[in-house]
Amino acid sequence: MVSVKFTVHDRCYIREVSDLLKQLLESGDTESSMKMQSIITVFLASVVLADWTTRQWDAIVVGSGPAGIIVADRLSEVGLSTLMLESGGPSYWIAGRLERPSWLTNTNLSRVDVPGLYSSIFSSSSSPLLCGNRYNAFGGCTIGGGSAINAGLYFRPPDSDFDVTFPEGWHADSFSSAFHKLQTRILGTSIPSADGKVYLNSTYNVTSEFLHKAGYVKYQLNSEYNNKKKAYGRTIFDYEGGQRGGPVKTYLQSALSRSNFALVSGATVVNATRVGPKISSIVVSYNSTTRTIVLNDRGLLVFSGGALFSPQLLMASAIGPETQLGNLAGAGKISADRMDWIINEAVGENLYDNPDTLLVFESDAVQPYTYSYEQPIVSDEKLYLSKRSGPYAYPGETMVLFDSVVSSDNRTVAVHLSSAIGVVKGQFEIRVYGTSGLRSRGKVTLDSLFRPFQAGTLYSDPAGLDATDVAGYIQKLLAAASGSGINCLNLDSTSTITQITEWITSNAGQTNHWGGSCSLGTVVDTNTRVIGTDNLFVVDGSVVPGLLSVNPQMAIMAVAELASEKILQLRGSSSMAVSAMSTGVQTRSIIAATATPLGETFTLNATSPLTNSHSKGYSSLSMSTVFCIFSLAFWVLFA
Ligand SMILES: Cc1cc2nc3c(=O)[nH]c(=O)nc-3n(C[C@H](O)[C@H](O)[C@H](O)COP(=O)(O)OP(=O)(O)OC[C@H]3O[C@@H](n4cnc5c(N)ncnc54)[C@H](O)[C@@H]3O)c2cc1C
Repeated sequence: MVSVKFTVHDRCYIREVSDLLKQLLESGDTESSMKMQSIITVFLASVVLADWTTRQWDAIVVGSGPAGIIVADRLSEVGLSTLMLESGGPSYWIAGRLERPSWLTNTNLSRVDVPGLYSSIFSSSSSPLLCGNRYNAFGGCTIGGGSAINAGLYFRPPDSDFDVTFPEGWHADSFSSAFHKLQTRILGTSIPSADGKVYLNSTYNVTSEFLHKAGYVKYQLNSEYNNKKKAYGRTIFDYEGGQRGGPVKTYLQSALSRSNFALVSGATVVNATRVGPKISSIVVSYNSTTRTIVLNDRGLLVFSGGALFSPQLLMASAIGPETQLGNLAGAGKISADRMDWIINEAVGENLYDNPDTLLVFESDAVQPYTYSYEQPIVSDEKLYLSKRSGPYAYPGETMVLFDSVVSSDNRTVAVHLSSAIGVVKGQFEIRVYGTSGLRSRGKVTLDSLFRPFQAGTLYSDPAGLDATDVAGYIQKLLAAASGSGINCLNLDSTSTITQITEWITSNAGQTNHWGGSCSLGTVVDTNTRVIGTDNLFVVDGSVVPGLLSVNPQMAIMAVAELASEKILQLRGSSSMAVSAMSTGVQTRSIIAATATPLGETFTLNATSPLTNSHSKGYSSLSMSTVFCIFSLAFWVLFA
């Protein structure tokens, strides 16, 4: 056995080699030794490329959002050879993104890592971090999915969210282990600044004062998560050490430390290929070519593309509403014989989002703050660079409030408010979302280019009660604020419920908290397996059947933990076909180029013969390949 050791500064993911090389060579702040190391890693990754398309996998996970990452980590943890495919590119520095403003030169930070640069991510609609025109909504299409571009708000839902809308086996008592595992990996913090101090506190002070007077109670919102009546508190983020945290920084790193796991970015899955109920392979678009990636006989496929893409993936795999499948077949987009279609009208239905209303208030006590991408205030820049502390450890959110109203049909309709740090002197904003209990639903269909198209989600319940309920709450909020001398600038505090209803309906915004479109019970069974299939699962926001009382990512991560347990249990039982997968099928070589922890030693083992044990991974590399890598690396660096 030959061992070649490198110490790599930067983690590198399998991706288009030319892209990374170009970025590396263009980045002025990159030390040449680091360039060298990174280039070597890129070449190693390119060797892996030859492999991921030709081997047979135990598990393929489509989409590296928070749900996909957690499932992939849990499947690879038990030794399954696991391939995760992500259509987007790098996000965090640790995930290979080099783009950042010049003041971050010589740090291990990309723009994604710095909470204070959160809003800058959206300043350009063409940002490659976002999904762009791949659907008619807003989201993250990058390593980490939405969790790499969102504000990081991280709240545990009340038990009632699971008890009311989830099916048997998914009620709150089933989630205790899932939340425990999740909060062991991603704890969350209400004081993101690494020095433990609170910054930009004036909006919090102003809002908490009037809420307190109006009878609201302050809670630690994640430990006292069942208190959702007249409750407020500091915003909790999934950040760590003053930087963006979440699944990419935790679960993905443990997955990457395993030689049986690989992540390929820039790879868009087109559809799954089925023989009857069994998925045998997937079709992937990568680097302008189409490839077929094969599952082994006992392999499983998980769609984690998010609530808008997962229905599209199902439809493209001949599973969904008959009309949609007919349209796809007419355009030659699905090859499956009509006999093999799995008609399920529920695919894409039940889609929801939280309708958003923006209220602007005035108060002289609020100190505005403006984040700058290129030129932060010098003292704030220094504080962040030296201690990961200060305003740049915050994304701009400061306080949240949870409450509910009883609807005229006796439903409890919850609302969620969050206040942001003011940007204009004497003004601050409060966003009001309708949450659990709302009945408005839209759906995902496919547009003329077969992209997912969402419509009809906000305030669409036929009886019109959702808007009236939220309007009733807003009316009380405005009265409480004006009782404390705080005026709303964009909605008169003496407005009637009818006026407020009209106003919030015409000004309703999306929060992009999409869910419900492949719900548990209608599209997937209680093991998250797609109804009518043997080995296809959906695990992401789309399986959550009803609106949550809080921002969704923490619940989606807990759902992914619980779904992983159920998938593995199912796989261990006789319910999934048994084959020769782990029993002597020779694995091809693959290099753990994706498995190098930051700053740690990266070992390439050249072994012969190839290992055939999935749990031990794939660690083979020929001497000629090593020689080739060195030659190429030297050529690129010094030619
Ligand atoms: C601007 C914004 C701010 C938000 N703020 C918060 C917040 O503060 N707190 C909170 O709790 N929630 C927030 N959310 C919502 C939260 O981010 C999402 O609910 C969450 O990310 C959904 O996770 P998911 O795993 O279901 O899917 P996603 O995060 O959408 O991930 C799906 C991934 O799959 C990939 N993919 C899709 N199709 C394919 C394919 N065919 N092939 C390969 N890859 C594919 C996508 O590129 C994407 O990376 C916010 C969302 C947005 C857009």
